[in-house]
Amino acid sequence: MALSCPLQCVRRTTEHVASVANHVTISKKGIEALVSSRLSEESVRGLDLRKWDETDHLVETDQQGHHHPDVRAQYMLVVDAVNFCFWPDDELEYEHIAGNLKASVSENPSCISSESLATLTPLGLRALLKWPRPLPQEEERARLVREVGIELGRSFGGQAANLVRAANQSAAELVRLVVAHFPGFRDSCVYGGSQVFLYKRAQIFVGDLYGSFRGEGLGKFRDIANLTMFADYRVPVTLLELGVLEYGKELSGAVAAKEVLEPGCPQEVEIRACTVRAVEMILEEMRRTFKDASLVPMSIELDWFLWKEGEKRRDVSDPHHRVLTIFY
Ligand SMILES: Nc1nc2c(c(CN[C@H]3C=C[C@H](O)[C@@H]3O)cn2[C@@H]2O[C@H](COP(=O)(O)O)[C@@H](O)[C@H]2O)c(=O)[nH]1
Repeated sequence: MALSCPLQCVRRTTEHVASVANHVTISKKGIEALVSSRLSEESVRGLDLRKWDETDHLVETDQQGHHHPDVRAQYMLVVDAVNFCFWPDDELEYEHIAGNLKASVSENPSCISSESLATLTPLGLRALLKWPRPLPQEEERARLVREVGIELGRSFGGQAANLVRAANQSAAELVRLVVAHFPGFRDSCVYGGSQVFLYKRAQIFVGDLYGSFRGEGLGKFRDIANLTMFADYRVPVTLLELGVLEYGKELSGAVAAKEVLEPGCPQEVEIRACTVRAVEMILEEMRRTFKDASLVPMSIELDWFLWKEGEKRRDVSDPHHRVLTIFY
């Protein structure tokens, strides 16, 4: 893949940050221990790592009857347009965004037409997500949804499904199209004078299409395995608990104290880049040690597992790092 490939850009730039990071380290010993215990070949055999959790999502088994695939693609793009920074509201979680929007779409699919999205107000977004009080960054979230509606109308006949079809079943191409057309998805920063790419919401949009369409139709991508994990704020906590990531003393203190870090600060970039790199190193260790190569998951499948582990423990785990961001 040429460096013009957005996924190659994510892998190479995060690997570079991990190699020079000084607030965060990746423990090779921790990875070896993990891949001979919780994620050993035997353990993985018993896990259903390929399973995408569709509970809160608008998928065809939806009791309210089948939704048109185009509506489901539109729904997923709206979910991932606002899939970031829930922590300022103690009760707001991802499942509220996905589940409540699903309810709104089941009541009235036209609520996510590009015309509706293009003129969505903060109060309109609150109603769409059925949230009883102002959402964190509510004005900005509504702006990001309007950006999607306007650009879908301008370039894709109002349909996210047309954006997906324009990628011709390439995950990398769809990520490239999403970041080209929607500035809100351009999740990159500058570290030590060089640009670092994470593209978390663009990648998770593709991963969610793949999961919700079970790899068929609008979820069919020949290069889905090239997606990286999604650099959020939940998986780093799981990797810390598993002994894979280690934070320096100063960063540990700041995170434990729930200090809000500046977007783009070295600590934030190192946490996110080392999280991406650590997942790739876990997969490399699996490929190195597993006899049955078919048991080695894709980056996004390992991501789903680690994220769900983190969600299960979110009320007992140490605090995650806090950044007031629009990217994750
Ligand atoms: N790395 C990764 N981060 C993910 C997801 C998801 C949802 N996907 C699941 C849905 C169906 C499938 O089963 C997928 O597993 C949300 N997030 C991020 O977590 C963060 C915390 O959120 P909370 O704890 O609620 O506050 C927030 O940045 C949010 O953007 C994922 O899969 N991977």
